[in-house]
Amino acid sequence: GPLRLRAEQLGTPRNDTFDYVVVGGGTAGLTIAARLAKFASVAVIEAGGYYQVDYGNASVIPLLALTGLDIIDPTTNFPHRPNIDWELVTVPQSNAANRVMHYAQGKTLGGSSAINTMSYLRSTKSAYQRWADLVGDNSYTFPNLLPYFKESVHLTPPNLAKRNAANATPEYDPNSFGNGGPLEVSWNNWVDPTLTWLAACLQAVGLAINPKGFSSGELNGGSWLPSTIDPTHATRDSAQTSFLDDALGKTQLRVFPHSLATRILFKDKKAKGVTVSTNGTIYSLMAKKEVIVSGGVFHSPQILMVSGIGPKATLQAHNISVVADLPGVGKNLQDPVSIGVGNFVNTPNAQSMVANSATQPEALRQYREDAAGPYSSVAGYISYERLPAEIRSTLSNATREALAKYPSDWPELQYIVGTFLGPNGSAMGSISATITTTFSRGSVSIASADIATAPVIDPSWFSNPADGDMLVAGVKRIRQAWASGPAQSIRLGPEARPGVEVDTDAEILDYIQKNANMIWHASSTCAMGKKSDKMAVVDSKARVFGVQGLRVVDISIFPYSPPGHPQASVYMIAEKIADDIKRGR
Ligand SMILES: Cc1cc2nc3c(=O)[nH]c(=O)nc-3n(C[C@H](O)[C@H](O)[C@H](O)COP(=O)(O)OP(=O)(O)OC[C@H]3O[C@@H](n4cnc5c(N)ncnc54)[C@H](O)[C@@H]3O)c2cc1C
Repeated sequence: GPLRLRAEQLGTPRNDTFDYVVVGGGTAGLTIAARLAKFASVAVIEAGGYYQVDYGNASVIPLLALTGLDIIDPTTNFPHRPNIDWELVTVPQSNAANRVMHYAQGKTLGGSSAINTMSYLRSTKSAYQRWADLVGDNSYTFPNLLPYFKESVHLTPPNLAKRNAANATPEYDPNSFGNGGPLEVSWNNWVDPTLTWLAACLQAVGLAINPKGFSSGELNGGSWLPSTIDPTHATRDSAQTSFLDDALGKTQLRVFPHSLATRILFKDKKAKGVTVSTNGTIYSLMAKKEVIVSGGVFHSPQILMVSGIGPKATLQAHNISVVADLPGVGKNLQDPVSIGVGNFVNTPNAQSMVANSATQPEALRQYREDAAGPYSSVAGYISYERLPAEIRSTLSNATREALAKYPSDWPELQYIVGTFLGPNGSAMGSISATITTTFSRGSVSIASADIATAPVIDPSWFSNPADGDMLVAGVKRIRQAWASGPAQSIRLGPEARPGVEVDTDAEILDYIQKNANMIWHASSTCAMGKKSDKMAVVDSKARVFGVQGLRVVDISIFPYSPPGHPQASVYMIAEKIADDIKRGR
């Protein structure tokens, strides 16, 4: 990207008026801002700056984005980098060994698309049908959403010569992607050898490659995933390098970086603008048409609450005048949790190759000259399945009954393969299980009426026992994969994590509670729903109930956490609501 805003596109910190004011220049915010700027005047307010400047190679080079992003450390020992990360922490998780978790969220132009793992995949036909049913709007079925998914994407087929990995040839339906949008979606030009073995382990226990890939409305079997990656340079593509760059020079979009939106201004229950703070200068950006909040899963509900929209009791406790009493603001938080089973392996991995002084120079040359080699490596392979009968039979009746409410093509567990550098240069392979249906419900609230005070985040992990039950089943299933034929070729020694001593269901659950992590897919804190649903915050056009001129457009409005990974759906929802606005809906 240009790494600078042209003077006329950099907003001036002074009172001004636009058609639309977008709060948050993240994944959804930059997408909707760029789309609206094609036909209207638009300002976007973003707390951060350019991640390429503030975080350097770690956020740009694919391998480093997997391993060098120290800010994704989920423990409270995370490194403090306030220029790029919001440094949010959860309240102690009482069903997860009382752990306090650091929950990384991008504070930069591009938001979390600038620090994510870049996997691009969608959810299932039945998941979007459920979304349509919950919100009472058929425009949310997969066939009706597909044009919006396609609109954002520019697909480049894999470069098989550079990948040079017959065991990792991506299979996909090219018709499902799209090719006219600004967001680059492609495959990495190098495949980590350990990952091909781990994929073979999952295939050996019945999870065959899905020939359509995971963007066609199906999530079952395995897939070599595409990523949001620029295939020419093998660098991250984010909402900033795609949508923002595309809008610069072509539209009148005004960007206010390093600026905190402090409050939405209302007159007679109509959103009129936003107060902003830039380096101590306080001013107002007024919206002739609408204010659009795209602050992400934790900050969108916070911005609504400090502006007077939320549960009445919470607002009153902080002396905030109530504009609309919406009890669902900050509720319904859904955070899929994950647990890994790891072993030492004898196969090389990307990290061992770049950490080794003998192989590092050639890795660097390949990356610089060919956009290939270990540095271009990204997350590779994921599988989904409905649990096989012998594992399903170990679930509690309550969990089985809860699962039975979901459609027959609903994936029940996700398995991600990964590889890490172990002690003394050793290589560790990991297969993790993630719940695809989050039964626990958490919340986001405020500790103060001041936006600068961090929100109070409680994902309430494992408050519904079904989530722990599912992960115990996942560990058992992964152990089957680690016992498969391909695994025997690469495994070294007894199981490294959790370790063979963790054996009974109770022991596995205890290990999970002490070690499970987020995969940073939290959603649904300003949930979309029908007007009759008291906990719904926005309608199916993302308009906030009880007020005019205000929408929320980001992952917080997902009615629930759909199986799959969310960024494709975040770009999609921003495209869809931009189209609604353009058509006067
Ligand atoms: C570490 C990590 C790995 C992930 N991996 C993947 C993956 O591989 N695949 C996938 O599909 N998804 C992945 N995700 C999830 C995905 O990236 C997010 O769900 C998605 O980017 C959320 O988009 P959003 O627009 O809702 O929020 P964000 O992109 O986070 O944008 C919110 C923006 O609002 C700004 N903001 C907030 N409050 C204010 C304020 N008061 N004033 C001004 N600005 C404000 C923030 O700085 C930020 O830029 C990952 C996420 C993380 C964090």
